[in-house]
Amino acid sequence: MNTPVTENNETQDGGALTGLAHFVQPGELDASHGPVLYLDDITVSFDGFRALNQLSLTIDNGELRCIIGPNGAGKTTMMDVITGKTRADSGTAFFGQTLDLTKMNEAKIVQSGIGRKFQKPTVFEQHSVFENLELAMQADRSVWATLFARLDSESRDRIADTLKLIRLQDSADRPAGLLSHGQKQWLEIGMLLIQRPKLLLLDEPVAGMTDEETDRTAELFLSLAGKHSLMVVEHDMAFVAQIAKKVTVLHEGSVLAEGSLDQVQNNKRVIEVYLGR
Ligand SMILES: Nc1ncnc2c1ncn2[C@@H]1O[C@H](COP(=O)(O)OP(=O)(O)OP(=O)(O)O)[C@@H](O)[C@H]1O
Repeated sequence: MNTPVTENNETQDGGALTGLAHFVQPGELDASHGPVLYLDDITVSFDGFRALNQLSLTIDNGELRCIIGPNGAGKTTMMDVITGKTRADSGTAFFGQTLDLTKMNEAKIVQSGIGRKFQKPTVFEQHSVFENLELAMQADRSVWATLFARLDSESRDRIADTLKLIRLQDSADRPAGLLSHGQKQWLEIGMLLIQRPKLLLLDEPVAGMTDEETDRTAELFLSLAGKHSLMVVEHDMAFVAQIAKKVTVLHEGSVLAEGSLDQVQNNKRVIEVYLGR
């Protein structure tokens, strides 16, 4: 009898794989058990100043985690370490059980399934929304080759599904430069999603959005959780309240508090260094 295998290569009864086992290939993510992201004792210094100071943090598979903290707490530096932009002086960083992020370059980290969205949207303004998604899907090909290659039906379906998810199906043929700020942010998120990342890092995704756009973004993130793991850095506490399950507060390069939004909002140290100001 073949044991049913889930998307994560787990047997449905949680037991060891038998029958048609899928073995994790070198360079492939294995988040079948344990956290999807594991940071332990990470320190990063800039000219003697510790931007990250023995930071330890884990994200579970499919989790939506909010990261908050005052300016200079180390949020961006942490994402730079995860994506290979900055090297840690010491500490451990694993993506799944097998991928040592400290030994991978930025391109390899993207390929392995970590997508990052910076604060400012960076879409191709002259190209249509559809073409932007097409370019993102085939990021390893040249722009020329991508736009003149014929898309297979599976790729077209993937673009259509993504357009629906980011609610831009009616704007597929519009130049991206004509979209509102919020729509550009969604398009960029779509450009990440189409590459099927396992972990998404999102830096202040609702900055500059209208209230309605912010609400829609909250809905989008809640719908992505479970299928993807999300790390959302955000100062907008109303938005955090809409999406938060577990919140991590960073301060001076370390985790100051972690728990439900309610727990961290009532934490004396958190009020002192961040929320009360
Ligand atoms: N390349 C660098 N060289 C020197 N210092 C740096 C560098 N990058 C970051 N820092 C310092 O490290 C500290 C942490 O910065 P980081 O940008 O990670 O904080 P942050 O939590 O993202 O802040 P914000 O909320 O303002 O974006 C800050 O004091 C910052 O000045």
